[in-house]
Amino acid sequence: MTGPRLGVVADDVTGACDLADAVRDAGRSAVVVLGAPGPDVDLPPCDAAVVALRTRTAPAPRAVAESLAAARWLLSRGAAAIYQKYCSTFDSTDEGTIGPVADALLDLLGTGAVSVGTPATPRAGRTQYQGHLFVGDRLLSESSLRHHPLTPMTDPDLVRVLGRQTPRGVALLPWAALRGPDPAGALARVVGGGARHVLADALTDDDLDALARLVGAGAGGRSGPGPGGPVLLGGAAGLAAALARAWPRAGAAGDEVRAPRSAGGRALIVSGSCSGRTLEQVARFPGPRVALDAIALAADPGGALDAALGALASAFGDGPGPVLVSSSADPDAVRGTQERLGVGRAAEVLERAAGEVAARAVRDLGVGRLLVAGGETSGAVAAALGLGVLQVGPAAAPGVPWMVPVDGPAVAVLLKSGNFGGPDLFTTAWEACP
Ligand SMILES: Nc1ncnc2c1ncn2[C@@H]1O[C@H](COP(=O)(O)OP(=O)(O)OP(=O)(O)O)[C@@H](O)[C@H]1O
Ligand SMILES: O=C(O)[C@@H](O)C(=O)CO
Repeated sequence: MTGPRLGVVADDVTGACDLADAVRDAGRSAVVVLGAPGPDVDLPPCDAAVVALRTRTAPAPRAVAESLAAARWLLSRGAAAIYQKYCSTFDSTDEGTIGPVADALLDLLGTGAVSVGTPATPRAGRTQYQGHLFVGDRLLSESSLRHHPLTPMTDPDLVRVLGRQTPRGVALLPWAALRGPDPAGALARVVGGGARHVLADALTDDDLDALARLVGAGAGGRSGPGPGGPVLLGGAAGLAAALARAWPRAGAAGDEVRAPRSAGGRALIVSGSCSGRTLEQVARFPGPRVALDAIALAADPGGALDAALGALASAFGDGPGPVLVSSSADPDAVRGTQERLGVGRAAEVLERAAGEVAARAVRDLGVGRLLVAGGETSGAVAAALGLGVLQVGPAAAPGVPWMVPVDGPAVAVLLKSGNFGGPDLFTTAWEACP
């Protein structure tokens, strides 16, 4: 059996699902493996294998160690190329982790390796021009990402941003060079000038297709024809989808993958995201809801959790749900809680509670369909459920697919990035559940 065409190291769980969905949307197959896999984890046949880590805001040494372990595992499973998945809004701090992880992966790939990538993902409204990242029609630094609680993005010039995270040369492949008569020559000149990391402009899927052709349409991994050595691919879902579009269909591993099926069961939403779009989705949800309160959970974890689960059981009554369990709150309320508990403690308490509620609802309340809002929250829930390998199923919205465990608990999960999905997602998502 041949390995996946693409082995992806993703820095968060919802980002991994987003990329897997983009690959599936391109007609190819993807699986998501939660956490750095041990040597005994089996990888089903697939075109793209995505390892979902929780490293976006981790200390750089831990992010590097886990990313290297994931990349080594992917290479040991025959991955033809390695792809570093980061956020389409380049969420990171000046200490890393995008730069340190990219440097470590370059060293793993071998002498002369360079990284080539872009966060541009037109379907999510992310474009890069002259090295500047746009969110819709705003510069990154003028978007709501400026106020992100953990990774505020105040500089839209990604060459500068990445330059602060690595001692190695960072350069731009400008749009005019990518779409000009000799993009390969332009890339070779950039690398010849000393760059080890190249960020490419892209405005449309056509631009991403051109970039995918340039970096070898997925053949650019350990042995690929880079502009001087192997290529580490990088970016968000956009470039991964372009690579997938370029793969020949004959013999695609997707043909061997069965469509995932959920086992049915009650529907539960667990929301820990406080992003603008999630707050709209929470506000628009018409069904019953149970609040998770960080202060109560911090004071009496067991009691507050039992109370929440009791309220959840009552909210279900004899019905199938969906019921919403949520700590989502507006920025003022979040700040108030953080001032009382500290940022880290508030997050820790709520993430642990989200995971416990989800796990006990699956175990004791017959929940079989679970929508989770928020990347960190999703990571906590996935860990509490003991999810291992997930197959990607139908999407409820771009970037938010239903996922079904290959082995493990009989629960279909939809792990949603904070800003993804339409305002009525909490009502409409169930129609797409396989
Ligand atoms: N009421 C609250 N007060 C303080 N912190 C909260 C509150 N509700 C949730 N949180 C914490 O805020 C964080 C939200 O991060 P999470 O990654 O889950 O959502 P997000 O940032 O919207 O998602 P994404 O990273 O996918 O965009 C979590 O750590 C969560 O526990
Ligand atoms: O790239 C994106 O925007 C998402 O996949 C993500 O990583 C959000 O956390």
